[in-house]
Amino acid sequence: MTQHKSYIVGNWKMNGTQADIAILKAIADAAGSDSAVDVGICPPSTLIAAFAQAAGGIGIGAQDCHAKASGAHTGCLSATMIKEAGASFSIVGHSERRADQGESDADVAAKAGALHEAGMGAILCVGETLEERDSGNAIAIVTGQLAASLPASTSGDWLSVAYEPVWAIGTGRVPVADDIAAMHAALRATLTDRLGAAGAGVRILYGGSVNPGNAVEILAIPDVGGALVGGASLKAETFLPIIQAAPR
Ligand SMILES: O=C(CO)COP(=O)(O)O
Repeated sequence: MTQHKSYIVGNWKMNGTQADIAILKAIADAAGSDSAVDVGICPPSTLIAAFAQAAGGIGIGAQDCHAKASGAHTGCLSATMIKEAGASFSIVGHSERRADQGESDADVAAKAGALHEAGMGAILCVGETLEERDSGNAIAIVTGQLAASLPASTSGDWLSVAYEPVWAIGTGRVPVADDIAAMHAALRATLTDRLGAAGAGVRILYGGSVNPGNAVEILAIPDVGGALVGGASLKAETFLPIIQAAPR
């Protein structure tokens, strides 16, 4: 496996107003010049431009983009639009969008392809529900989801994957380390199967209830290349210790 810098990304979801630029600045002041870790924040789209201005060394990303370049899609934003606003990457396929907006694996693959086309990065999210975990088939389900959500592409440098068990998001529950390791190993095998050597360089992040108290343990699990952090990324006091917990 190609060794990469850790990648710690905050997903602010539907949180944040202009007043919260102070939080970004506090994070950028403390961690923006940390050359050992890549740090990103995905604010709501309304804040991408302002955050990009104040980002320091922090990468600013979007939380979603449309698969098409333009057209009659009320309320949507294309990859080139979020890029123009200042985003260098976007999350795609978050379980909240798969559930709330009914996004399919094919939709997610098209969105990831649009980001690649626009010269941007993508963090492609996959993960099982509690029912799927309890069925004993989580690995087959999640690797299948990844295989179906990957766009046709031969390079991997623009892509990251986030394994986010749906039942671990916002619940304070986290899989045991062995289960995270087993899932990441299976996702790695899917990536190398599909992308060849490039698949070895794709960072696989873990997401779901990462906090300052569990970050050291989670980030030390084999082939966990970083974290996608929700609630704990909303405040510098809780996000900075997670960045500091990244292996270096
Ligand atoms: O969904 C997540 C990040 O995308 C995880 O959210 P929490 O860290 O709040 O559990």
